[in-house]
Amino acid sequence: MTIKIGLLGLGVVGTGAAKIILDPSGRNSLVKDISIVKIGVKSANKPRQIDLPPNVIETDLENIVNNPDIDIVVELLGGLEPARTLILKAIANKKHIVTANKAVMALYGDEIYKKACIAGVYVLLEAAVGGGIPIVKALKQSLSANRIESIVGIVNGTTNYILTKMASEGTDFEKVLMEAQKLGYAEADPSADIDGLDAADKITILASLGFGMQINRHDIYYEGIRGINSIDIKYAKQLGFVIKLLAIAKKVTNNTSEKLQLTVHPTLVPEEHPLAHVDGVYNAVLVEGDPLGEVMFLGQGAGSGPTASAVVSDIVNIVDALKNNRTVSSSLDYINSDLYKITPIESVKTRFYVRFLSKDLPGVIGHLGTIFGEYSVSLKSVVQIGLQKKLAEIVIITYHVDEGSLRAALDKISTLDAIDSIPSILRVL
Ligand SMILES: NC(=O)C1=CN([C@@H]2O[C@H](COP(=O)(O)OP(=O)(O)OC[C@H]3O[C@@H](n4cnc5c(N)ncnc54)[C@H](OP(=O)(O)O)[C@@H]3O)[C@@H](O)[C@H]2O)C=CC1
Ligand SMILES: N[C@@H](CC=O)C(=O)O
Ligand code: NA
Repeated sequence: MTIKIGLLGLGVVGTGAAKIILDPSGRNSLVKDISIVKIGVKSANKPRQIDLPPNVIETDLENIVNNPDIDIVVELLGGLEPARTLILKAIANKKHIVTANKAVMALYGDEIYKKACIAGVYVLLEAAVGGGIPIVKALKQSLSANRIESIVGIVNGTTNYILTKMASEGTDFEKVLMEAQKLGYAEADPSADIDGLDAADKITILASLGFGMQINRHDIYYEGIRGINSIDIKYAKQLGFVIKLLAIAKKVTNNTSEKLQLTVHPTLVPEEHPLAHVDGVYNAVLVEGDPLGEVMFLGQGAGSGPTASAVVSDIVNIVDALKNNRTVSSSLDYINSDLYKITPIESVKTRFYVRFLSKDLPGVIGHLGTIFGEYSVSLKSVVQIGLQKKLAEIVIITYHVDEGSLRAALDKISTLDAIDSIPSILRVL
């Protein structure tokens, strides 16, 4: 029995998936039972990096989701539309879905999942988070006995590649971004990577799985890496840290209630922390569960082969279910829709790194200390670290403090005559 699939998209990931399916030797025996019936693309005449069976290319994607021969629709287009509409049409036509599209799943996952339940079809999305890392299945199944306490990850390959190259080779931001685009890591609009939206989509999905509730994508606080420069990378290193874009979902106890922190931002990670050494296109997700403790998942988070590995394994899972009368555990069956409230960013407690440019006047550090004291911000270290155009560079690291208190103290500090500017405010893990 052959299971027929329609691919929507033959770009970086679609090509990788087609290559695996068309070369089944040595893989799971179910791969040879997958037949690619149609592939939907935008430009029919674009040169492709793969030899395809005749007549599979199709530019009217509706023909694929409405094709009665197709059992599984594999959505690898990217973007919100037409991806969402095509997925919903395919579901209405009782086709199973495999997708790598975190943007659609973070925003419309609940709608898609509910429609899929009604239609009795599967929606699998392993490739949507961490590329080839099997983290979706792990959170859904292998860790299911645990109470998840936190999920902290480097989940965007493009920004990790950029930050790694900036730190190790001093390469210019724009130049490394172009490299990441050439390597197929970046989104069609790379601002989704750079500005933290892609990581926000991914932590929405991971938090939904880990905490068993539907997370609203709009509840994620996110910042990207545009503001990171070589000066902060250098000072972070001097102070024993590496800068990484972290996506964090964790339980926090505020007074008596337990809430969730959901944030994405560049973070100073202590050099001895396991996430500090996850470099280049590698992603890692550190999960803490009770009673398991910490477990870390590491692998290539973007790129054709690694992402296609996750796509095809989802297809194989469905093929197995269809051929052998088994069921697949669907990814998005939330258990408790309103279990936790989300902590607003002002109430999130973390450590901070702040860099000030100040006139080289006596007593500046004393003034900083007094104002921080007024707002209950305790300082772990204060260093006058360098000079820039006759301005002294002062870097402080705080102990854990509410973001709101830190911001209020900085507002007051910025009114001091001695303070020229506050170029960097970064969180510290
Ligand atoms: N690249 C990566 O490393 C990873 C990507 N993903 C996700 O996988 C998905 C695909 O990404 P990727 O392969 O990189 O994207 P690409 O831009 O490389 O490929 C997109 C494909 O979709 C086709 N396409 C796009 N829009 C339309 C449309 N409106 N009508 C018809 N065809 C269309 C394009 O056609 P044509 O070829 O004719 O232009 C192309 O074949 C995205 O959701 C992305 O977020 C997930 C993990 C990693
Ligand atoms: N653009 C994404 C692709 C994989 O999800 C990334 O860089 O991680
Ligand atoms: Na994955």
